[in-house]
Amino acid sequence: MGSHDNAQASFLLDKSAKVFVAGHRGLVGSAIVRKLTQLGFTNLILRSHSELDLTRQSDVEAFFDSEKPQYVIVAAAKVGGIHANNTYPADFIAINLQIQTNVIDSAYRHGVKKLLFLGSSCIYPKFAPQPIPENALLTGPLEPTNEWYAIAKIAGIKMCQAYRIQYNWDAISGMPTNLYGPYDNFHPENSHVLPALMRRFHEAKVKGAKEVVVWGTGSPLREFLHVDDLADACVFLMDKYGGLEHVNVGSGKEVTIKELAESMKEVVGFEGDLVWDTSKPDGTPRKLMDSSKLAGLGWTPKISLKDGLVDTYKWYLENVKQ
Ligand SMILES: NC(=O)C1=CN([C@@H]2O[C@H](COP(=O)(O)OP(=O)(O)OC[C@H]3O[C@@H](n4cnc5c(N)ncnc54)[C@H](OP(=O)(O)O)[C@@H]3O)[C@@H](O)[C@H]2O)C=CC1
Ligand SMILES: C[C@H]1O[C@H](OP(=O)(O)OP(=O)(O)OC[C@H]2O[C@@H](n3cnc4c(=O)[nH]c(N)nc43)[C@H](O)[C@@H]2O)[C@@H](O)[C@@H](O)C1=O
Repeated sequence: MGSHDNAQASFLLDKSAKVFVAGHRGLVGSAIVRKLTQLGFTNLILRSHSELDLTRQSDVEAFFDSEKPQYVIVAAAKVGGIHANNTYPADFIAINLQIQTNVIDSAYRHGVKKLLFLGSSCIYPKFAPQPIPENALLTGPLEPTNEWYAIAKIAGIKMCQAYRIQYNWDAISGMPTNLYGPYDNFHPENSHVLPALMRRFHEAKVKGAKEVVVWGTGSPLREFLHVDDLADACVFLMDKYGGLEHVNVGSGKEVTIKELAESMKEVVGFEGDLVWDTSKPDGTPRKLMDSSKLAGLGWTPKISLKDGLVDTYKWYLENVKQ
C-alpha cells in the first residue's frame, strides 16, 4: 500500500457509532441498513429524500452540523437503467455531482472518520479489457448511453482520492456491478433490466399474454450481484480497506440478456414467447469486472443468480402492489 493508504480494522468494533446511510430507502441503502442492524449497530442516522434533499448544500451542512455522524456510506444517487440514463442526461450528471459533492465535502468538514462512496461498473471504458481491472479507469471512451452518470461517478472517485491525498482523510470508493434484490425499482421503463423483466413476465403471466417484449438483441453480457452480497461487501470495505484506489465489487459471473430473460421466464413461470425489440439500445456489449482485489482482501459473494432471482420474486409477490 502507498503512503495514502491507511487500513484500520475499527468500523466493526463500535456498534454504537453514529453511521449515516444516505439513500436508506433505495435498493442498496436498505440492504446496508438490514446488514448493519443484523450486526448490532444501534445508532444509524437515516433521512428520507423528503426530509433531507442532498442536492441542497446548506441543508446538508446543517444536517452534518447537528447530527455529527462518525461514519458515512453514500448510497443516495440518481439511478436508473439504460433508458433513463439515455433520456435524462442532465439529471444524471447534475444531481449525482451535487449529492456526492455535498455529502463528501460536508462529511470531511464535520470530522467524519471514514466515508464509503459507491460508483458503478459503467465508469470503465466501453471497450475495456475483460475482466475489467481497477486500473482500466480513464483509459478510453465511455459507453454513450450512460456517460453522463459515469462522469459524475468518476468525479466521486477522484474526489475521495483528492481528499485522501490533501487531508489524509479516510474516504474509499466501491464499484458495484449490476445489482438486484428487495426494494429495487420496478418501473416499467426507467428501471434496470432485471426488475423490469421480473415485472413484465409477472404481468404477462397474470394476464395470460402470449408474448413478452425484451429490449435490444439479447446478446450483451451483464454481471449481476445480489444486493445483500453488496451490503456485506460494503461493511467489509468499511472495516478492512483504507486505500487510495477504488475497489470492484462483482460476482465474477456473467450471463447474456437472453439467458437472463430465459431464467426469469422460468422463475416467474411465464409460458409464452420472447420478442426482441431491436429498436432499443443494447448499451455496452460486456462489462465483467475483475474483482480479484476484493477477493485478495478476503471477501467473496455467496448468493447465486438462480437463488437470488427466486428470493427476489418471492419478495416482489409479497411487497409490490400487483
Ligand atoms: N442498482 C444498481 O444496479 C447499481 C447501483 N449502484 C450504485 O448504488 C447506489 C445506490 O443505488 P440504488 O440503491 O440502486 O438506487 P435507488 O434509486 O434504489 O436508491 C437511491 C436512493 O437515493 C435517494 N435519493 C436520490 N436523490 C436524493 C436526494 N436528492 N436527496 C436525498 N436522497 C436522494 C433516493 O430517494 P428517492 O427515491 O426518494 O428519491 C433513494 O432512496 C448508487 O450510487 C448507484 O450508483 C452501482 C451499481 C449498480
Ligand atoms: C448498473 C448500470 O445500469 C445501466 O447500464 P446497463 O447495464 O446497460 O443497464 P440496464 O439494466 O438498463 O440494461 C441492461 C441490458 O438489458 C437490456 N434490456 C432488455 N430488456 C430491458 C428492459 O426491459 N429494461 C432495461 N432497463 N433493459 C433491458 C438493455 O437493452 C441492455 O442491453 C447504466 O445506464 C448505469 O445505470 C449502470 O451503472
